[in-house]
Amino acid sequence: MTPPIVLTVAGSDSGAGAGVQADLKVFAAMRLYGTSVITAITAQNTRDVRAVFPVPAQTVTDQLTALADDLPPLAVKTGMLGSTAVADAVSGAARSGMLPNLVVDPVLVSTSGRRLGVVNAIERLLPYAMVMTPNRAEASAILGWVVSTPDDMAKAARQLAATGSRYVVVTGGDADAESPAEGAVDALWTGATVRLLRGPWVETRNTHGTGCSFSAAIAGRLALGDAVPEAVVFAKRYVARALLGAQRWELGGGHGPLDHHGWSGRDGSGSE
Ligand SMILES: Nc1ncnc2c1ncn2[C@@H]1O[C@H](COP(=O)(O)OP(=O)(O)O)[C@@H](O)[C@H]1O
Ligand SMILES: Cc1ncc(COP(=O)(O)O)c(N)n1
Repeated sequence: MTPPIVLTVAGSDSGAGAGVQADLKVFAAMRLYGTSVITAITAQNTRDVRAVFPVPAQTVTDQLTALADDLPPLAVKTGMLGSTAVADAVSGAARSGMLPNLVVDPVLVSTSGRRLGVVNAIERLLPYAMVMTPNRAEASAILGWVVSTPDDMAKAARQLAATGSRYVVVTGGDADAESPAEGAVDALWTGATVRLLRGPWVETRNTHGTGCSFSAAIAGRLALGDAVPEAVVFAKRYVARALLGAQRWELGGGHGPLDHHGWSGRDGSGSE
């Protein structure tokens, strides 16, 4: 059977825990054919982002049109865009219908604290989004108020629909140190109502690439024909399993990557 095509438009992470490399691992784990448009090259490991080399906007357009002409995707996710010029190139492609089932992960700052994007660049793309997946910090930056509790996340998800994105998921990962009492909560705006999605919290340092993997898995399920709410529920379970699998991995000295391929065989049922 020919695998469905799903595209990631994102930055390269040399440490391969986040960005394009993480997305392609998610697609492969889902038995999808992943393609990639690289928007920036980062010199990065589990500890920090040391340098960012932006790709010229025209080179981003060239990659997008090369794929549209020969390997058109059924769904697309965007991650790090870097500059407003690159965001304009990507929104131009979206406007001309080259980016169906678009999942926008509004990457602004890495887990390690480096700025990777700007709000006004991401805003240009949101009118074309089927779903956007900000974490609390990204939702706060876009809305201009601090999003913290599950109630805040629900309110933020509803407000962010005004950007033009049809669905919104505000994610509640990357909480500081202790496991939050309410578990891992995400708020999904469905166009009519907000649903709070709850899952078990995985206590681990290895959280590099959770947001990238979540948005990639949503795009993957959209390529397979899921509706957005089903795709989001799948992606949340996938990331929880990948976190659990890599819970005790020792890759690098900072925030390590996830178990994208289920190598650890840990599925959350308690057996290994
Ligand atoms: N420690 C954790 N345990 C369980 N789920 C988590 C954990 N950290 C993140 N998640 C989940 O991973 C997904 C991505 O969220 P998040 O980590 O907030 O993204 P980002 O990397 O953009 O900050 C969400 O479904 C969130 O609930
Ligand atoms: C190229 C690239 N894209 C995205 C992220 C964000 O991922 P995280 O929030 O896990 O650091 C990153 N660190 N690098």
